[in-house]
Amino acid sequence: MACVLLFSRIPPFSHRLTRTSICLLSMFLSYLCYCALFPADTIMQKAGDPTPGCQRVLADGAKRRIQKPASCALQLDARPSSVEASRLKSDQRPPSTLHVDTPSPPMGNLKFGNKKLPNAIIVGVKKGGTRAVLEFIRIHPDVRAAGTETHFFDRNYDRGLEWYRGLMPRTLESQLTMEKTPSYFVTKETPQRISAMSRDTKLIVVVRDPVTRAISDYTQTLSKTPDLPSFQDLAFRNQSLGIVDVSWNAIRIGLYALHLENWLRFFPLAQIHFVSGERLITDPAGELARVQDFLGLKRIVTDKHFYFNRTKGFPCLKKPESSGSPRCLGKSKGRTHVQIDRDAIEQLRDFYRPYNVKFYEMVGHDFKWE
Ligand SMILES: Nc1ncnc2c1ncn2[C@@H]1O[C@H](COP(=O)(O)OS(=O)(=O)O)[C@@H](OP(=O)(O)O)[C@H]1O
Repeated sequence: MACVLLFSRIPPFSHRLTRTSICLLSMFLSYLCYCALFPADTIMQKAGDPTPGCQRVLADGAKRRIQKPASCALQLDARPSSVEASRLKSDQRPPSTLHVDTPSPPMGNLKFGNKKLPNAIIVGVKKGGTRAVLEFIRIHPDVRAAGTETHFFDRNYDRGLEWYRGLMPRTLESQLTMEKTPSYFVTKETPQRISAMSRDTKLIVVVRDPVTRAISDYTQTLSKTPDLPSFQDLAFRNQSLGIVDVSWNAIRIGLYALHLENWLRFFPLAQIHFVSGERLITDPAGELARVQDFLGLKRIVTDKHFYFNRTKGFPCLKKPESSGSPRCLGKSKGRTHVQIDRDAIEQLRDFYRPYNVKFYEMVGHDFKWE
């Protein structure tokens, strides 16, 4: 059009070359106008991109989370949930949405989400069923967890919070970051240290009959140290007088009421959720429902996710259609316990009874360890 208009005003004596140059110039000017009116991303959308908002996420690139339309969430949040849920021993989880660290990086360098300090920590107790709770809750799409025990608040505190944060998986703003280190529950400094990180941290304690827990603990140590003294030798200062050795860690850990007192100096009871290690085995979905409620999560992990594996003798996660990997916890979870004579067990029950009663009163729940 611009060309035709220009041609009508060019005098007949003009040189043919001059006409060609003017025509090319006008075409170039038209192109510049077109580009100014329709920026590149609009052109890409019109060229068939079904999710224009998603395109903007890519272009902006920065660390902030961008409000996405539902269609975008469908595309970018598409997570291989069944596949990732199968990885019981790894936290190398695929990202669930687009979230990049640097503006417009090349595709190969895209990183998803940000590493955040945990919002919730499974702080104990050792041999209570902490691994089961973590592996079951992390199949929830709004939870990401560090795969290994960090021991930050007990053994690695000097390394600093940035070191700790570096151990966490990348998450979206909407996702919870979790870790589990069972020794935290009995480490004196831990409540104060977690509170210094964030007073809002939610705490989960998986508790189990302290006598069974002690035997489980001993069974584990014995598997690594075959020449260990007998359970009775370690558990009692004087068995005939019924004097229990509270300096032995396997006994000390079971004094839940005493440890809890230390936590309640820094956290309100409402911020601590207690999972029954026994019910976790008989009714994992029920316990997980309560964990999800406590964490403010939608109840997504339900009985549909579990089946009872008769060979293992424990609940396991159902195999997703897309994966053939094993869904039960490892061999060190659910071991056959060392046989302990009935008298020793009765003596330990008597010993723990007042502590258990005190614990039930403190938490407002009777765990029925008799
Ligand atoms: N689903 C399922 N599968 C296997 N094991 C299960 C499960 N649910 C709870 N448990 C119990 O978890 C106990 C181990 O507890 P932890 O994971 O806290 O142990 S550890 O402190 O991390 O070593 C482990 O203790 P032991 O039976 O003494 O081995 C189990 O009783």
